[in-house]
This record gives sequence, C-alpha cells and structure tokens, in this order.
Amino acid sequence: MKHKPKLGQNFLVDADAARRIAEALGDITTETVLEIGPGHGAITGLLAERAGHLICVELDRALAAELRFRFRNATNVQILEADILTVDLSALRPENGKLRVIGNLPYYITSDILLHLCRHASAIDTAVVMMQREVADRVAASPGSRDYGVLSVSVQRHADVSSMLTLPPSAFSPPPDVFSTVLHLRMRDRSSELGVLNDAAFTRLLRAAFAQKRKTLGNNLRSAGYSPDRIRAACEAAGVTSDLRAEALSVSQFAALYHALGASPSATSSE
Ligand SMILES: C[S@@+](CC[C@H](N)C(=O)[O-])C[C@H]1O[C@@H](n2cnc3c(N)ncnc32)[C@H](O)[C@@H]1O
Repeated sequence: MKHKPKLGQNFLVDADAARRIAEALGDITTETVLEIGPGHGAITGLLAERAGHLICVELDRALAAELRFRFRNATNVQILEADILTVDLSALRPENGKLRVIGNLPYYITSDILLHLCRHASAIDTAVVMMQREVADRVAASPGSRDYGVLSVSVQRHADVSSMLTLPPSAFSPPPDVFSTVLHLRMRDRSSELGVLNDAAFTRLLRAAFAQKRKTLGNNLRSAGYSPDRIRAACEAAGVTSDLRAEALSVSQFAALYHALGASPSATSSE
C-alpha cells in the first residue's frame, strides 16, 4: 500500500482486530459515529454497515476522494477532508445524543487528538482509539505507577479509561516500529465534582508538579515560583503532603490542590 509516513499512515490489515474495534462501540444503529483518520477504510466499511450516521474526517486528499467514491451510495456516510484538530467536534454532536468516536490515530499527533477530545468531552459518549502502546500506557496509568503523569491526569479528568487490546506491528501495513493499544474512553462530565474551569491553569499546575519526576511535589512547586508557605497551606488544605511525588496524587487530589493554591505565580489576572 502506498503511504505517507508524515501523516502517520500505518493501515490496519488485521480484519479480526478491525471487527473487534468496531464492535467496541456497541450498538450504533441509531448513533452518530465520528471516525478519525479512516485511511483506506479498514474500520470504516464495518461502521458504514451499522451506524445511523457516520462522519469520517481524513486529512489526506487522495484518501478522502477514494472514500467518497467507495461510499458514494451510502446515504449514512459523510466524508470530510480536514485536519481533525481544526474540527469543532461539539458542532457535530447529534441533536438528541452524543458522538461515538473511533479511530486508529495518526501517532504523530495522538496526544493533541486526545486533548482535543477532552475539550469536547461533553459532546462525546465514548471513544475507542488506537495509539502507540507506550502512549496508551501513560493515558491509562493509575496513580503511583511509573507511567502516571500529565497526560494521565489530563485525560482521566474527562474519561474513565480502559485498555482493550494490544496489536503487534504485523497487524499494519507498513508495520510500524511499535506495538499499538486500543483504549476505551467513557467520557464523563466531572466539572461540577472537580470544579476545574480553567484548563490552561490546571495544565500549568500539572506541568509544574510533574516537572522533575524524581523531585517531591513541594520542590517542584517551589521551582515553579510558589512560596513555601503557600505550598504548605495548599497541601494541607488538599489533604496531601508536600514530600510526596506528584505521581502519588489522584485526579481529585490535583483538583483540590489547584483550588487551594489559587493563581499560579505566572498567572494572568483572570485566573
Ligand atoms: C494510522 S492511519 C489509520 C488508517 C485507517 N483508519 C486504518 O486503520 O487502516 C491514520 C490516518 O489518519 C490520517 N490523518 C493524519 N493526520 C490527520 C489529521 N490531522 N486529521 C485527520 N486525519 C489525519 C492519515 O492520513 C491516515 O489515514
């Protein structure tokens, strides 16, 4: 198969895996499904047979044209030629429901796509997404584990994450250098529970807390410019101690710390 490595084009050739991925969305007969990066349509064909409405977003012009031709008679299928990161996912949400998202993601922008899905979490019910195994391990990591970091907290703030299956390079053409894992994200709105409204400020806190993984939370926050008194008071209010490492904190403990710390040292007046 001709492919463009720059667009992360490793096409799925394992038919059984394609079927399992498509089935992970459950009954989609009345649902609106968004497929990210359909490529040559390994998963698309299965979705088109079942989905109430299928919207495919493909950046590669030739592939988008190929799919438009292949599905020219399928009235439930819509092919958009676009960069998924520029698509307003909330605008695609069906009137009486939420989107089901699926995709064998282009690996060069996996984290950006995951964060894009999180920004539109209230428009999405479920996402079944394949990515490089190491990235999936970071997304799904639990507090206390080596892989737990900024990406884990950022995604788990918006979704319950579970790992579905891992595929070897031979499941793709051309085979990538890495194994791939499919994650199931069940999006849930935790904004009233966690009260974090300012994404940018929360992400700044996470980056500061995880800046040097071997350092304690207190030391990392001090390096980011918070005063020792403020750190001590905030940790006490959040029910954690500053000699912990950031990887020990749960998503709700990070939210509590965020509220207790208040504006970051580099904050603008609106934070
Ligand atoms: C890993 S391939 C998966 C293709 C197909 N779904 C499959 O499983 O065989 C990733 C696909 O995403 C497309 N792509 C890359 N960057 C994209 C972007 N920014 N927006 C939408 N699609 C993109 C690529 O052209 C490619 O078709």
